Amino acid sequence: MTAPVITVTHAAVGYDGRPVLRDVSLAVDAGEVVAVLGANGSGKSTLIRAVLGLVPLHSGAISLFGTPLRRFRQWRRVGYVPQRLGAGGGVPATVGEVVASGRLARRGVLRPPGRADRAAVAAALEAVGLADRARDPVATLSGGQQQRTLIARALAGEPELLVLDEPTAGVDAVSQEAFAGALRGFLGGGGTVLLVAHELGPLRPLISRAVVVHDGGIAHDGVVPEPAGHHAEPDHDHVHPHGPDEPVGLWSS
Ligand SMILES: Nc1ncnc2c1ncn2[C@@H]1O[C@H](COP(=O)(O)OP(=O)(O)OP(=O)(O)O)[C@@H](O)[C@H]1O
Repeated sequence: MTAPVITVTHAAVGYDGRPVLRDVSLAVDAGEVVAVLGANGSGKSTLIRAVLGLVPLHSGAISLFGTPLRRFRQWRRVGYVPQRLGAGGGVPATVGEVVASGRLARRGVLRPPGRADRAAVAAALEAVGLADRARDPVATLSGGQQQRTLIARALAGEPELLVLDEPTAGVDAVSQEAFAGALRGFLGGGGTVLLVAHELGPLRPLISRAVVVHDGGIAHDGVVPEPAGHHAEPDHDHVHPHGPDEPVGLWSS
């Protein structure tokens, strides 16, 4: 049997000796799209940063593709889109250049881009609907388009696992739809996704499983909770259903 893409076993993670996650276990199989949900500050970003080895574990273990994180070297298999960092950032790079930088782990800095690199960059731009913006400076794009640029950069590396931290937060509806389309294409190619989200929006039909982080642990691991009542209104900020069976406070922020 193939090992899960991600295995987290009794992980405890925190900062400066202060625990954020106390005992988290989670396995994500190939082809799954797992949404990490929870209140603000519950540790959603901390969980995905731990999965990427960006925050050390206090205890427990994490493996990627069956290899313990401390021995894992195949980072080309993983694409990461961090929480909004403003791809513009004053850097006068074009959209095409930023997306092409997603190939660096694959081709190495010293080798010039080849046909496969150019094709992957073009496909990634196409996937997020920015093919016609490749020559434009990133700083001239809207926030949603900048976010799509970062997603295209991750896709250009042709990863098997995409890890995304709030990819659609504050992103306009057109960009959310474009992102959902890109994700659909990625999944069609056999990809696996772990993403943090507040608002599932157009991503909802793509999510196969939801994991709710609460009080240092995982309070729910299973079906994606439905937004209820007025919370389902499009102008409502957060998804936090209060069904009778739902533990109170999971969604509030
Ligand atoms: N680099 C850091 N150093 C110290 N504390 C941190 C650091 N990053 C996050 N924290 C703290 O860890 C806790 C969990 O933060 P985290 O960003 O993982 O939560 P989150 O669920 O992703 O929140 P949000 O929904 O607001 O993005 C918070 O109390 C936060 O202040």
